[in-house]
Amino acid sequence: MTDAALTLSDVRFTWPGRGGFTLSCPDFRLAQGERLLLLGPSGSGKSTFLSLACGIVTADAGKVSVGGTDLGALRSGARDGFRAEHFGLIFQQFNLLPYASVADNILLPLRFAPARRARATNAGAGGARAEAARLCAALTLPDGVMAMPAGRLSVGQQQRVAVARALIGQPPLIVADEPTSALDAAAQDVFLGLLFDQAATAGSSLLMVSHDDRLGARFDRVLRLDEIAATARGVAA
Ligand SMILES: Nc1ncnc2c1ncn2[C@@H]1O[C@H](COP(=O)(O)OP(=O)(O)OP(=O)(O)O)[C@@H](O)[C@H]1O
Repeated sequence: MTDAALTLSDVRFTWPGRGGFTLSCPDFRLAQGERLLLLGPSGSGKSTFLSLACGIVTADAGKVSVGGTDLGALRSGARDGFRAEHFGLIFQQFNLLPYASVADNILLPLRFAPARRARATNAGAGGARAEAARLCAALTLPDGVMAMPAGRLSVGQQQRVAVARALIGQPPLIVADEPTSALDAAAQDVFLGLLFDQAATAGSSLLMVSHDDRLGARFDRVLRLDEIAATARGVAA
C-alpha cells in the first residue's frame, strides 16, 4: 500500500503558557491526491492542526507522518528542510515579501529545497523562472507581473502569487489556511478552480482549513475539526 500523504496518530499538543490550548487527534489520514476541507469556527484550533501537520510545532505525544516520514524523528533544521521540500504553504495573510518582486517571492521556497528546485528547473525550457512565469499565467496574473513588487498588487493578485509560491516545484502537499477569507463568493469560486487545476497538474494533495462551509462542494471530503480532534483549554503553566 502506498503511504498516505499525511497521517496523525494519537497526537497531543498543548500551547505553552497559562491556560494553554490543547489539541488531541487520535487518527487522521489524508490520501495522496486527496482534496480535503477542514471546517471549524474561529479559535477552534484549525491553524494549530495545520502547524502540527507541517511540523511548525511538534507533537508532545503521538506521531505525525508525511509520505511515511515521521516528523517527530527529524531534528529542527532537518524538519525545516523537509517542510520546504514537501509542503506548499498558503497562509491567511499570504506572508509575501512586499518589496521583493513577484518572481523572487515565488522562487523563495526553492532556496531551501534542492529537490523541489530541480523539479521546477526541469519543468520546461527556461528553468525555474520560466516555471514561475507559467504559474503566474495559469493563475491569470497579468503580463509583466513577475517584475513588480508583490506589495503593489491587489489582494486577489497577492493571493494568486501565494498560490504560485506554494505550487512551484510540485510539492506533494499543499496546505492552505483560510486563503479565500478576503474574497467575495464569485472570486472564491474562481480562486478555488485555479488552485485545484494547478494542484491536480502538480499531483499535490490539498489540505485547506476554513470557517466557511460553502466551500465544501468542491472538495473530495469535508470534515469538521471536532470530528477528528478534541480540544481543551488547560491550566498548563
Ligand atoms: N502561538 C500561540 N501561542 C499560544 N497559544 C496559541 C498560539 N496560537 C494559537 N494559540 C491558542 O490556540 C487556540 C486555537 O487557535 P488557532 O489559531 O489554532 O484557531 P483557528 O481555528 O485557526 O482560529 P482562526 O480561524 O481565528 O484563525 C487559540 O485560541 C489560542 O488560545
